[in-house]
Amino acid sequence: MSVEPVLAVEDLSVRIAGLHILQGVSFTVAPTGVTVLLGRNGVGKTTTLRAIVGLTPRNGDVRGTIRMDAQSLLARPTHRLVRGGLGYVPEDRCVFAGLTVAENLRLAERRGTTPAYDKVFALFPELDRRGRQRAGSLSGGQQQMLAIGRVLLNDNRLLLVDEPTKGLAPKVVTEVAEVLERVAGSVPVLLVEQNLAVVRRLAKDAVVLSAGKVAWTGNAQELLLETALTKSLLGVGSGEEHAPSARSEVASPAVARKGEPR
Ligand SMILES: Nc1ncnc2c1ncn2[C@@H]1O[C@H](COP(=O)(O)OP(=O)(O)OP(=O)(O)O)[C@@H](O)[C@H]1O
Repeated sequence: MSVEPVLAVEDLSVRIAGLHILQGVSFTVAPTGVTVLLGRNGVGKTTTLRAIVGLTPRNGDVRGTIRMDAQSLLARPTHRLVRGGLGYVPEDRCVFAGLTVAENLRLAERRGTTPAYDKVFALFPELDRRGRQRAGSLSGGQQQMLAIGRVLLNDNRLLLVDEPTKGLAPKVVTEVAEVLERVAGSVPVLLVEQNLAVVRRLAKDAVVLSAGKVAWTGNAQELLLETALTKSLLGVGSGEEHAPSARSEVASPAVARKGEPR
């Protein structure tokens, strides 16, 4: 029996500022568990998530088909997509630094629904304890928890999570992975992640991008067992914890993330 995907992306093409960033990307996201979107630096992972959630810059041109539960998403404004159950945790977390934790959460409440504070505080007791603290003074890990908690206040059909462990200490990476594992028990997740230990722990399916095209799709655990394949697709062996773009002591210092000094 075939299982209907929660998300189907077909022939997605994104051009921004004269660059053809995505060139006919097609993949599906299963209705349960974590599907990971992998690839080297600059292949178009964030561009893919932003196209799905309607956040391609105004000077960009998006073509193709994106469907969630058979409903077309393209050309619908982001706030409608979010209201329709598409949760998005961006790469840079985007918490309001000058507002408190409680205010950040309040801003995420959707009108006409009951926000699930109990669920969020059960996952992140620290957010409850730090309600009056300014978000800008939280640690990176705490800000990531706030960014995820904000999205979980509402019901979601699908979560898009972009590099949640980026720049976090190993202990906090483990905490974030634990949270995502619990979250993925109830809502499917499309995850961009460079830390292969986290991918190994969480991901069921994998989609690998290379130069704006899909280079490989299949079972994530099988991919990680194929050291030569992961090396050719990601530039790193599956025995290594991080893809080379990840910022960590074990990562190659020669390859920097976007926006970081080389
Ligand atoms: N607004 C934009 N204007 C111009 N170029 C852009 C824009 N957004 C993305 N790009 C370019 O598109 C390419 C893909 O970027 P994207 O952020 O999607 O890659 P990524 O796979 O997420 O990379 P990373 O792993 O480094 O986060 C890059 O070359 C990037 O410079």
